[in-house]
Amino acid sequence: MSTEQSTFDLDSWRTRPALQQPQWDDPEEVRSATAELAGLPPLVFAGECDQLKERLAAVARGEAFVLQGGDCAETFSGASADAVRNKLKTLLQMAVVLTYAASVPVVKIGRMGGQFAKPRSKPTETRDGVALPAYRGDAVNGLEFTPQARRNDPSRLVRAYHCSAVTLNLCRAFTTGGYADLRQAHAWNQDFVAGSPAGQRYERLAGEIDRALSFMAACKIDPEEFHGVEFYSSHEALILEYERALTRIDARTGLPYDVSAHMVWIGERTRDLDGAHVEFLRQIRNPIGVKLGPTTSPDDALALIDRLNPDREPGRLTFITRMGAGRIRDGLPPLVEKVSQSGAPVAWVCDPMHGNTFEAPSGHKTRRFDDVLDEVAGFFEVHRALGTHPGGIHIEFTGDDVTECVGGGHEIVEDDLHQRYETACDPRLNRSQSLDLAFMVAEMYRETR
Ligand SMILES: O=C[C@H](O)[C@H](O)COP(=O)(O)O
Ligand SMILES: C=C(OP(=O)(O)O)C(=O)O
Repeated sequence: MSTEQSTFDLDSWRTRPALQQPQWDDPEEVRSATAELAGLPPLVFAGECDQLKERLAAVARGEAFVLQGGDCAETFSGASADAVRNKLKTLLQMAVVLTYAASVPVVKIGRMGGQFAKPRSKPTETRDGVALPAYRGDAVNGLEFTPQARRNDPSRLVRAYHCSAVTLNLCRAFTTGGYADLRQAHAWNQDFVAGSPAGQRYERLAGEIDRALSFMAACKIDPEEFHGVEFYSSHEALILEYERALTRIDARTGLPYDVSAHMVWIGERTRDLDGAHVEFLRQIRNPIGVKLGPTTSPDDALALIDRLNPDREPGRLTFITRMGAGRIRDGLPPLVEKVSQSGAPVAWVCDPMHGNTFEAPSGHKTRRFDDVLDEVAGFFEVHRALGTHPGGIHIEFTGDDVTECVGGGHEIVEDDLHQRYETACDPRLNRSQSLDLAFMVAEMYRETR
């Protein structure tokens, strides 16, 4: 173990430039909220983070595939049993499609149980000539366009912790208590099958899984093997006061883990090598991700590896690329080439959402399903050409029938966006679009192997 790993300073980030941090009115309120957080129990355990690291090491070796997704911005009101179950159900259905149709183990990671803070392009939002602070996620302020709601309120950090705990508790119950049992693959689809081509296609696949399970039962394979699934949580480690307050020293190893989630990532806007986010995440031992946008150079990627994974620990670092459909085929190859030449173990995951956002004439932020698909196709093409492993996808989706992204099986058009536009920030794939995507990704994966 290098000196860098065995010694740590969890407050060294405080002397570095920290972008995208909320301006709080009263430092005393921040101190009080973070002191309360520091005394609360961990949301995840260090051993679970290590287990995810092992799974991600398998992804980097080309032996597994990541499915990471959830809301763009979780909301406090969304920490309900129905909303969490619907999201999880969609994630499980996508994972089943990928596992069965692409014959690959799927590492399931929610953008759930902590995705309550958002980086923004502008510090303010203006409506009808009135400018207020931008909404930065429920952990910071409220979505409603009033001065009261938009005030940055540190007590929301504590509420974000409690909503994360509720969400994770539900996720643990659903994924280990029988709901995620593979023998329930039909049941997850029941409310969906009739009116949806994606649901019908899924139903046929679930029938094949039934036959495979019957075959395995006949071979005396214990059906309890399929009773539960491993599920991990993740979010962008944006508000450093929150992440710092939830970082604890693991009694087994004496090393720091950020126990707010199994995996945390650094966003495209905060990945500056000398910035506070890289400095803080360098110190913790969780598996971590970094978003890489179209301006990333191969040297930037190598420098991030040196800083964040100096010991080249397998599973430690995932690069989540978000180039945009028009840039992926040119932008990704130099990065993958240089990183693989360096020999560093990296899991490559494609975020086909964040490089493909545009504003519809109605003013809604949206994304075209075809662009999302095209970026994933480009990701697979690049990896196939270079002989490297396309390690997974990272998406924003919801389990509900929202109308936020255009295209897909139900052919949502720009004029439909107002019907069910419910996101607190960026547009998400709905359930049908998510399942369509899973089938298409499974086909692409099969062709790459
Ligand atoms: O989800 C990502 C970012 O927070 C989001 O794209 C920023 O959106 P904005 O450009 O509307 O601030
Ligand atoms: C802000 C996000 O993405 P990016 O950092 O890639 O823009 C996000 O994933 O919520």
